[in-house]
Order: sequence, then C-alpha cells, then structure tokens
Amino acid sequence: CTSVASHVIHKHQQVPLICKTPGFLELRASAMDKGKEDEDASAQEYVARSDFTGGGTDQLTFSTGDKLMVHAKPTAEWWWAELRGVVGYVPASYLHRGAAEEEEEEGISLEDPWQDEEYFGSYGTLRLHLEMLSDHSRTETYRQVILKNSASLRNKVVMDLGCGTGIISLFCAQLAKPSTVYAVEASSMADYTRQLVKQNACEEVITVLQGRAEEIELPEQVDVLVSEWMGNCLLFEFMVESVLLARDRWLREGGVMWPSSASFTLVPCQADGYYSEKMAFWERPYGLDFTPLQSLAQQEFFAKPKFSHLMEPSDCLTAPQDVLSMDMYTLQVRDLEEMKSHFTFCVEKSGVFHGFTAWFTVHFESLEAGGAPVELNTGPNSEPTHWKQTLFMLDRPVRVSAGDSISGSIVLQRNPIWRRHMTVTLHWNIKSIMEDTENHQVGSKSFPMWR
Ligand SMILES: N=C(N)NC/C=C/[C@H]1O[C@@H](n2cnc3c(N)ncnc32)[C@H](O)[C@@H]1O
Repeated sequence: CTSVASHVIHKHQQVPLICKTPGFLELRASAMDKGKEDEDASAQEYVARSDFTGGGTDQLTFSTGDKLMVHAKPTAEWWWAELRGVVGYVPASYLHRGAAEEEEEEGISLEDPWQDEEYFGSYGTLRLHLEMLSDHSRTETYRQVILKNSASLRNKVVMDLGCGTGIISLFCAQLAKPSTVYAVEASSMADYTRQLVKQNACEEVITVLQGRAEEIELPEQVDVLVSEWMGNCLLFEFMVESVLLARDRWLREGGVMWPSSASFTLVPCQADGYYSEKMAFWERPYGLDFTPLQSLAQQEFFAKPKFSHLMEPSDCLTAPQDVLSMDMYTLQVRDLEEMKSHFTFCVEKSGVFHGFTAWFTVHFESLEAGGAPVELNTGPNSEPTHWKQTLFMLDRPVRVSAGDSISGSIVLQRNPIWRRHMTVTLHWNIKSIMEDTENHQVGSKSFPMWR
C-alpha cells in the first residue's frame, strides 16, 4: 500500500506528452519479434490508479479502477495495452498491479499463508537435506531409535512424515522388518526418494507418496508415525501441525509417535562474543567513536532471534529449565497458537546477563514396554546439531551476581497470518541481593520469527 501511496498521481496531473509514443509500426514489429504467443503469455493485467484522457489517436482513455491488459512495454513510460477491445498506448505511471499480483511480485501472497510454494521449493533442492543428513547427532539418533526397536518393528506399518530423501524409511527397511513404510514427502524431492528406495532394494517395504501428509490418502492406519519435524526454536516452520493432523487421521489406537514428547529449554546467559562482535565493536574502531551506530546495531542484530547460535556451557548464568513440554499424543493444533510459561532462575555465578538461550530435546519411547527411551538433546552439553541453539539478546546487558534471581515469563505466539512464523516474547524481573543497586530491573522484549 505504501508503494501505491508514494506513486499517487494527482487527479488532473497530465502525463508530459513531450515523450513521443513509439510509432505503431515500431511497436508491432517489436511485438512480432517476440512472437504472438509470447506477447499473450506476457500480457499482464494492470489497474488504473487515476483517470487518463488519451491525446492523439493511438492513446487510450481510461478511468480509475479500469483493468487494462498490458501486451508490451516498448518504453518505460508508454505501454501497449488493451481496454474493452481497443488497443493503444497508456502511461505506465498511471497503472499498478492489482493487490494480489503486487504481493506476488514481492514474493508474498496472503492466499498462501503457509508459503508452501517457497517452503517445499526449498526442500526440493539438496541444500537442506545435505545439512540434515550431515547432522550426525540428529540422523544417528533416528537410526538408533530404529535399531533399538527393530524387533518390535517387525510386521508393523510405519509412516515417515516429511521423509525428505527417505533416510528414516531406509533405516526401517535396512535395520528392521516392518510390513510397510509409507514415506510421505510434499516436495519434488519425492521423485529422487523413489530412486533411492529402488537403488537400495527397498521397494518391497517402502512406498513413497508425494503430497502433503495432511492431504494424502493411505490405504490403512499406521502403528508408528515417525517424523523429523523440529524447526529452529522447536516450532518454527510449524511442521508439527502437519504431524498432529496426520496423527489424528492415520495413527491407530495405541499407535506410537516418534518423537513421543518434546521439551523446550531456556536459560539466562552471557553472550560476550556476540555482544562484542555486534555492539562493543562500535565503541572505538580504529581510534574513532562510532557509538552513534549502536542504536542501529541493536535494531539490526538484536531485534530478532539468532538462530544457529553455538553457546558454551559456561555461558549459562543459571541452571537451564524446561519451560515447555509437549506430549505428542495429547498436544492439539489449537495449543500451538500460544504457549506460555513462567520461570524463576537463580544466578549461580556473577556475570553479564546478555540474553536468553533456548533449545529443545525430543524423546522416542521404546516400542517394548519398559524399554529405555532414546533422546535427542540439542543443548550446549550435547553433541552440536545443525539447529545449535537460539539466542534472544536483550537490548542492554545487565550485570548480575550470584544469588540474584531472574523471574518472568516466555510466550510463543504463533503468527495469525503467516502460519509458519511466530513471535517469542520474554518478560524478566531481576531481583538483586545487593542492596546498593536498584533492587530490581524489569524488562520485556518481543522477538519476531520472522514476520
Ligand atoms: N526438521 C525441519 N525443520 N524440517 C523438517 C524437514 C522437512 C521435510 O518434510 C517435508 N515436509 C514438511 N511438511 C510436510 C508435510 N506437511 N507433508 C509432507 N512433507 C512435508 C519437507 O518438504 C522436507 O522434505
């Protein structure tokens, strides 16, 4: 909308007629060069921002709101268009794409709040699959789950939701003897997944289905629904919604969810390296005072969460706490709209409170009653994963001392429009045991992820 506002043409502003419209024949020639089909194919609908009275016989006259089909753009100023069967020149500055097309041009469209085109497009290339497959901790954990439950998986029906290259399904076929694995993948990667299944002689067991898990049809219920759905900060991408919908539709009574549960962990932390790199840097670069840039730096580097933050265990100012836990059998899609938790952390060592770091852990229950669960912990004390951790930087660091308390709340608010996005809001209240400092500091900050 602002783009329209900035181009508003005053009602009676006449387009400078000094710029001569290109000759009719020249234009037709250029259109002919492109070939009729191209011309039609490239024809785009535009909307008139304002009335225009054509001067000369080859210019169109139109009114605000008229929808014109633009067939060619011989110059930046004058386009060849059609209105109600009449063709002629129109001043380009009088036209704009409709709202929907404008969003499209900007790569966003409200018709697709899941941004599936972009989302599944990204998973149609190898980059993300290579990253996930190269994540040894993640991938080996799923392999261990299959290995440790191989006996119980015999003759079971499994659904691998969002199978990507099919690695989990291939583990099932390679390490166990399930009767069938439905490998469901919405992106174009599914074609290659079929090839990998064939290449590894698993066609008897694995059936690859291309489509969204919540839309595809399976011939039967499944005993096990396995998926690697966790996004940054656990929920980003909100693929978990698809897992819950598939659970409700395809997991038989008493069936098993892998992961079976998930927990979201938070800790107040130091982030000296990041703070120095992005904020302290401006204090005295090359002997100059660049501190006026620090407000920009705060907005540019600290306003949003920092994904893939590798935190040192020694950065923790307190013991971490699992502030949210999700039971994958009872969690409902509506629960995802807003997840809130209160916390109280006790500072164990004096330091600088730069922000909060978050990570997640998922558990895979054993198929054998009483069997030991398998855990994938993405925290700083475990083998690093491709998620690493997520850092939420405060605007200003606060010195804290052992014995201080940091209490408050965290809210994960799903974006009502962009369904794969959320905003994380943190409230904190620091109560210092030292009498001299103002005895407590209160703060709150919302971190959009990403819209
Ligand atoms: N772990 C992270 N962050 N990403 C998981 C990886 C996501 C994979 O699951 C697929 N996927 C995601 N949602 C669906 C769905 N509803 N139906 C079918 N396939 C889906 C994507 O195309 C990726 O290949």
